[in-house]
Amino acid sequence: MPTIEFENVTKVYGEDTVALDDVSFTISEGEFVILLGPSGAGKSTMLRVLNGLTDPTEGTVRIGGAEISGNRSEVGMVFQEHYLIESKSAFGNALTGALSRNGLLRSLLGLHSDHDKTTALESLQTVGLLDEAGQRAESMSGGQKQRVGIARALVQEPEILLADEPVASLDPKAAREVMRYLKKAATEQDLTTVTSLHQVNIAREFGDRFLGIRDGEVIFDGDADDLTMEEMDRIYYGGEAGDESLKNDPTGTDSVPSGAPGANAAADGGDGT
Ligand SMILES: Nc1ncnc2c1ncn2[C@@H]1O[C@H](COP(=O)(O)OP(=O)(O)OP(=O)(O)O)[C@@H](O)[C@H]1O
Repeated sequence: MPTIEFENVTKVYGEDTVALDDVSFTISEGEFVILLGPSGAGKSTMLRVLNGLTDPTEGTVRIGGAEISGNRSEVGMVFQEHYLIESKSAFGNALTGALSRNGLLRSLLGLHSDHDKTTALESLQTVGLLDEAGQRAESMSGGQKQRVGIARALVQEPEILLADEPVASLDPKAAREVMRYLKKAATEQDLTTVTSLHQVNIAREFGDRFLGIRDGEVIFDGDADDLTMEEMDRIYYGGEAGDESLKNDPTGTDSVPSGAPGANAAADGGDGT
């Protein structure tokens, strides 16, 4: 479980879309970090840079002290759209995580080692789906599919786990369940984990540390206690919502500015289950 370092990382798309603007931070081994911020803040770009899916325009990203370049097999990724093969079983989908170890041809031919198969079953067990190993993805709920997505990332035997809005399309109860399994997997396997999340009140329950991103800059770095209403206001509204956000807070108790993604979840079904 290596450290992650961003040193003066800037990412510019095209001529002038600055998605990350001179970003520097270090994530310690085994930390569970949640990226918060409004749409377009740069969260996905941060994850893509970390995964080697896109190169920074300037600056350096290091994993375990080594500068990264290209796609990284030690980085497992969970996507919002789980990208499962619907006609395959949970087990078959989990096994595709071994692709980076085995190469495309062996995977296409279904030539999996006993180690791969055992790892796939263990990963399904980690996400509570061992009994559903033979069930086709197409007959699974959205939450179950996302848990298969986590299992697939674990089969890759990563040291770092990334997730881009892994529960964005789920109801609050299913979202919490998926987050519980993501955290369980990270804890059991000592993975350094970075996930973006829109549902702020769910994020607060699971994150060790939060990075607040706005306009490509990290403007907040702290734990759940530091994540006050004022800080949320600053992250999501640039501090301009002021007392209005407090006045309109639908929960009355939850430190989530009204209008922030997921702010209503606590009021309409975020029952803490
Ligand atoms: N491939 C791309 N080409 C051009 N511009 C892009 C590309 N990907 C992202 N951007 C732009 O970079 C900025 C940051 O986008 P990014 O997707 O990283 O934000 P985000 O915080 O993940 O947003 P969301 O929560 O909506 O996914 C935005 O202005 C976006 O339009």
